[in-house]
Amino acid sequence: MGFRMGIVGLPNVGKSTLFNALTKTAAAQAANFPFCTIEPNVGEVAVPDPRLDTLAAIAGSKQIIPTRITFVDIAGLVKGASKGEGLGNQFLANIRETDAIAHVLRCFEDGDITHVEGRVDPLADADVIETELMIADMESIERRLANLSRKLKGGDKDALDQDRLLRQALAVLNEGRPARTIAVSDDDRRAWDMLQLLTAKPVLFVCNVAEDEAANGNALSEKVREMAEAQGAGHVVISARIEEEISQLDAEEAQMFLGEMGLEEPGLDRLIRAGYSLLGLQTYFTVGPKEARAWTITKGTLAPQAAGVIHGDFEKGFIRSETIAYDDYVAGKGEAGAREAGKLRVEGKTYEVKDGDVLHFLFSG
Ligand SMILES: Nc1ncnc2c1ncn2[C@@H]1O[C@H](COP(=O)(O)OP(=O)(O)OP(=O)(O)O)[C@@H](O)[C@H]1O
Ligand SMILES: [Mg+2]
Repeated sequence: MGFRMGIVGLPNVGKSTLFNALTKTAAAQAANFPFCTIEPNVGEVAVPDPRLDTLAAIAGSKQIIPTRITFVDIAGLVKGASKGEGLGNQFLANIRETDAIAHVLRCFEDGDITHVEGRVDPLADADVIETELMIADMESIERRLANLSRKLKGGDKDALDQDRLLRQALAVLNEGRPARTIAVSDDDRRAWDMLQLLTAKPVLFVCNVAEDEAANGNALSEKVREMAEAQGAGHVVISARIEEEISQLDAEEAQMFLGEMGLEEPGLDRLIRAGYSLLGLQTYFTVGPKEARAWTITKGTLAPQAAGVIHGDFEKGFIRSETIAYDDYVAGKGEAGAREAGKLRVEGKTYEVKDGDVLHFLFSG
């Protein structure tokens, strides 16, 4: 499947700098001028998970393969983007194709770096972007409602559902609130996700602070935290500049540098994990002498569909799954010990996979 997180924000706030740090490349051009990025940059990023290293050490696995999520560095949006201002609304299409949004807010003061609005005010910036996304949603809803009217006359059930959800979203947007503030029922979830509204996507606010504020943030990032918490959105503080520097060091140097900065781990690790949980994702493991590997599933995934992430045939021919919880695997010092302790469970087609499960699938094929 592959989960995609879009990096969104005003021009020149540090999106490409962050992207380069995340992907440990210089693939995206990052420079001090607005609209530096035009074509989106796409890169896969390993999800840091210390449990995977522990499992590999126990099993003596030759290779460690983390699971990955995709980040997309998108062109800066400006006021009027939904009407084609700035680089126009083709970038809204880039955002539509993502599963969640990392919204980068400039929280650093630096007279040398141009701010498109000529002042540093992350809450006002967040408003500019959010407003553009809301206008874009309203326009696409109006268009879709008009197209639906013909199908409605035929009494098409899907069309009726869509019409109802679109009207509900429009009402909320008209009140100035993003569509993600609507509580969607489990029954409506699929149809709702299919609407692909920009403001329905979960948001993680990323406060980009100055290098010496990376550990503790600043007054501006504090304000963003309050705003994010009030609307149930995610929130992380990082310094994209520092992260870019760290990403170019080897492991030992990076550890020393982090220590000097008063950081326990790279801000990117926090950001990636926050994105992962924002997307409602969790991890299961397959462990053997050849490799220890992490796999991504959404919460609530049943064993056959989890197997299908590895290979379609695993899902089709699924028979059962030998299952050991992560803690039991570690306590038993491996599969044999866990089995002896009676911690290896045989689970069938209706088993809901838990975060951290170590699985071995049996299938006919
Ligand atoms: N935390 C920071 N402190 C100081 N300068 C920073 C910080 N983060 C990024 N910058 C600088 O800001 C400038 C713009 O960065 P970048 O190109 O990453 O922005 P962008 O959001 O991708 O812009 P665009 O929308 O134009 O593509 C660069 O010169 C970069 O080094
Ligand atoms: Mg850029």
